[in-house]
Amino acid sequence: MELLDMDIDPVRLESSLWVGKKRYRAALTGWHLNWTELDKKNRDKKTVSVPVSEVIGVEEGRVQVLPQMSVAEDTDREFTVFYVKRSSSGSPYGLLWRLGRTQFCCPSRDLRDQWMTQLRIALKTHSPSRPHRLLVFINPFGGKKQGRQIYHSLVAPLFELAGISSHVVVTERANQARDHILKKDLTGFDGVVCVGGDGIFSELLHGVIGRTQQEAGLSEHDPSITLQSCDLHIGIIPAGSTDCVCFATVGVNDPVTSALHIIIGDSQPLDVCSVHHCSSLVRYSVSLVGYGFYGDVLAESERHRWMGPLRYDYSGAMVYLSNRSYAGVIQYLPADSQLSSPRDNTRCLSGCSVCSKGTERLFPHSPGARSLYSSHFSQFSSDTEGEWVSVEGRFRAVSLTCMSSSCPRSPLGLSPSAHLADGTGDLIIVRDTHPLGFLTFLHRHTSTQDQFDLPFVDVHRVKAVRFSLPTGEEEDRDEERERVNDGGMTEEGKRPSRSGSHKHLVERGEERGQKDFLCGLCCSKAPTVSVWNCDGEILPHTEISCRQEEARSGGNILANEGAITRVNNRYNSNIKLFF
Ligand SMILES: Nc1ncnc2c1ncn2[C@@H]1O[C@H](COP(=O)(O)OP(=O)(O)OP(=O)(O)O)[C@@H](O)[C@H]1O
Ligand SMILES: CCCCCCCCCCCCC/C=C/[C@@H](O)[C@H](CO)NC(C)=O
Ligand SMILES: [Ca+2]
Repeated sequence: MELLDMDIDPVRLESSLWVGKKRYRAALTGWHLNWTELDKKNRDKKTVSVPVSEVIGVEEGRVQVLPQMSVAEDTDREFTVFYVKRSSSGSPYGLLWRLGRTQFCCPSRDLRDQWMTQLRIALKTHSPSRPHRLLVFINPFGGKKQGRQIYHSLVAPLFELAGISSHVVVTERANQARDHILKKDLTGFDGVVCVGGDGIFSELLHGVIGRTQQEAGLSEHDPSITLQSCDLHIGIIPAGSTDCVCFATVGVNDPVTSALHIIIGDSQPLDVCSVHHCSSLVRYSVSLVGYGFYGDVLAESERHRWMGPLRYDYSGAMVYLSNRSYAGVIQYLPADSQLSSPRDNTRCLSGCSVCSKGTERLFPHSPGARSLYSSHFSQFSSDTEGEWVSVEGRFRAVSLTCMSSSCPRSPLGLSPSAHLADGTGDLIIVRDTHPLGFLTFLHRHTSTQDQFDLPFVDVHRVKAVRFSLPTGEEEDRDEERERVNDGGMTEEGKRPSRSGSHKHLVERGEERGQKDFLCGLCCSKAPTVSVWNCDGEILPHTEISCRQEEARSGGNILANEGAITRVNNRYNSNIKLFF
């Protein structure tokens, strides 16, 4: 008989149980499992309450899962409940989650069986959004090259405990995960998970968006269409160098915390920014599209991959010392300043009203609706788009970020008040300034000081951005053409190729490397053009246009798990990022 068909009240069970040598009154109500310690006179002492939605699994006997599964013998009156336990440590933006475990002893085997049955019914009934089957991609070379070990020792046992079956692919080349999602049969999978950093996450993102459009017969390059929403969720087990997407959504970079969020089906949508060159899609971004400092740091860091995560610190220092600025023309389309501002000191958390209002305004019938993206061109068409603003000058850095882009190096992020799913990005313009001023700006990323409160920094909440080189910069345009011919496209000539851009990046890094840095440090001729860093990938074009695609309530394009915060322990639970 199917558990759910049993003729028993699925939501109530109460009995006296033992935990170790202490007696408890345990109660399963529909939504919670509670156990209250009783003193010798049957008076209540301390109560522990676990939402059923946060129960990870129930096993017969006295069971332990981490570091490995083990079952004690002769335990036919016992059962073990595993659940999410919030640790007191983590970061100010998210607590670590750990696997809580309590072993209960019943007066009889029958009662034990009844508890097991009822708990499993409650789990099925109250956790409809949990995944059952996952496709997991491990990048064995991400971060400190610990991806495989992290997955097999910390994550796989939890998935197994939760009854999730997973198919694991250890990648052998860049773009394998993206191509797998684009081309292989994905029937039966509830989601895709990456074990690695922002780069492998980006592969999954491009695969999931691309696959969905392919199946719908839509061209991602066609700017006039509304992109189709994606049914597959994306989960992230952080094992990279920056892990910015994980940190900005969960609040901590911790594989066990992320695995637990994935298991319980937390989800969080994210804004996605599409980057075009002329009328071709170049890439999607969820974090940073950055020119100048962040582009140069990435280009330099690729030459020092062998350093692991430290390559960014080394390259940051080198690029800072090279003291560069670049000429350019930035045009942006401001977002509605009545709704929010990058300097309003808010933090995008659980039930974020800005994200909810944005969703409601853009998608008045959103609950249950299927389309993930707004019709961006209805927003950007001439009658509704508003006024474009143009800024020309020399810039140390031009950064567009859809979310805060917080990470362990910068716990508040590039734009601390940016929203995860409001349909806007923050444009940070750092005009040319003296080296000490720029160092102050960079240093403020690592502290809680306001990095926008500097005379050479402007920040705008935007819906779209265009960047071009100033007119008359013929030399730069030649370089731009060279980049276009050089980089990034596959044989189809359309879809951006990460391996292509990596090749481009490494070649350019080697080619430009010593020459540029020597120039920057000791010669009068510094490079006149930087590169764009798009979520950790170098773009093959200098002149680009970026616009916000918009996540909507009920959509679920990306998925890490939801996130942990001080408010209700979730970020933006009203919208869905990933698990
Ligand atoms: N087997 C592989 N061999 C080489 N490159 C790979 C492989 N699998 C994935 N990649 C590529 O490696 C790049 C970096 O991976 P990843 O993002 O996981 O780590 P990271 O760069 O150390 O971390 P972060 O992006 O957080 O800084 C990505 O662009 C990804 O496409
Ligand atoms: C003189 C030393 C300067 C140190 C500067 C410290 C500032 C740290 C700010 C980090 C922001 C990271 C933004 C995230 C970008 C990601 O999308 C990307 C991919 O992982 N990571 C990087 C490093 O480009
Ligand atoms: Ca946003």
